[in-house]
Amino acid sequence: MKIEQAYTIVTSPGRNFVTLKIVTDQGEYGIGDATLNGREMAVVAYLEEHVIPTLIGRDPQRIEDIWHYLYRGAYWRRGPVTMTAIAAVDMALWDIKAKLAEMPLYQLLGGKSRDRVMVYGHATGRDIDACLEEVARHVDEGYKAVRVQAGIPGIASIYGVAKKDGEPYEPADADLPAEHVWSTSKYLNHVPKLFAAVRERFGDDLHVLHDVHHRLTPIEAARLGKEVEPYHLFWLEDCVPAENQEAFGLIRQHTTTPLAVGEVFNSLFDAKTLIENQWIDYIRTTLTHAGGITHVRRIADLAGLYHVRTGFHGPTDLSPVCLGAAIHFDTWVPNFGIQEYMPHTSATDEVFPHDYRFENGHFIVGETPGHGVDIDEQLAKQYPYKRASLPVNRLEDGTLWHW
Ligand SMILES: O=C(O)C(=O)C[C@H](O)[C@H](O)CO
Ligand SMILES: [Mg+2]
Repeated sequence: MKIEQAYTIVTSPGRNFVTLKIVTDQGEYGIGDATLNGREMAVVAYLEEHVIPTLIGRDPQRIEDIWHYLYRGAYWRRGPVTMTAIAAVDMALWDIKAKLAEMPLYQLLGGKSRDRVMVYGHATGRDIDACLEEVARHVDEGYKAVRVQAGIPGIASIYGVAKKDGEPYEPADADLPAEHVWSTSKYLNHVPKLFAAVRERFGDDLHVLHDVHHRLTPIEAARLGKEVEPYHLFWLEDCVPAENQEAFGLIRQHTTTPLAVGEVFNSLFDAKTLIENQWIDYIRTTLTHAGGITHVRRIADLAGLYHVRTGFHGPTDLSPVCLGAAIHFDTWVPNFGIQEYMPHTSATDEVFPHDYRFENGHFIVGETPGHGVDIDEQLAKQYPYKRASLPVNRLEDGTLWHW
């Protein structure tokens, strides 16, 4: 069997998605998600110019060999563009292999470790009261875990909090980057009040999560972790930027609040020190941005040795192809923690027909051979690519900050 054809499909049913389709000489095909939010066309160029020509004629069943060919062969290792391109190939090849085996992907990985996959939803509001209403809506919809982000008095707009209550937030919401202004002191003073109000209204059973989105220094993160300890967060996410993995050692000394990190990581090496030192509790690196199933499986296996569980990134800027493959991975992986979930628009769901389903705060994996997600290429053509940029953040004195 040989790879006969491979091509990218860029579609924007509400937001941009990049999909790689690989077709064999025997008519079987697989698809992989290649969406790198805000840098979509860089991955398309990488795939079309440097990857696809090398795939033609190869045996699609040699997933491991093709992974190393693309990783080692590039010489220039790692990086989000390279690792997203490799991930798209890898995901498509696992899709093909599972279809050939006439098995849903989770079976090929080793079978079910669980019957269903717990997810967390996103509640945001302009203030604490509006936010609590959104948490209540999620609880009514069956969610067992909710990420909670509220507006902060004195900060005009914050990335991750919807512009209108009740609507999802969109990271890439402008042609060129929007600018926000950030105040760490206002934020630190407010967040404990938010979680006190959440526990007061919803009691102790609901799992609550919070994303700091890289905006603190280690000692500030340590303070926040300590101050929210009474509210028993499921996790505190990305409390500092993680290029300096040792920073987490400092935070860890000060707080028992569980720590999650890794949505911007693209390889095992970004997480190795964090995992081996047990400085984190959840690894968020997802299939699309870190070399696909083949590489993320290695990260999960290392994490499992150190009691670190998975909590894959899953915002709407990853396509249903990534979500579908992630649900198979989550169903199999022994050290599963939780899966992030932001529902896609109905237009996106129509472009990407899938067999996973949401039920009572969990995903139930499908039984279709492969990863269970397809693409309607005709429909995809109706939604052309539109440049969309992620925002930037500045401190009140104008210093460029993490957003
Ligand atoms: O889902 C999350 O936790 C995020 O932080 C979302 C990211 O900001 C988003 O994927 C950026 O494209
Ligand atoms: Mg995040």
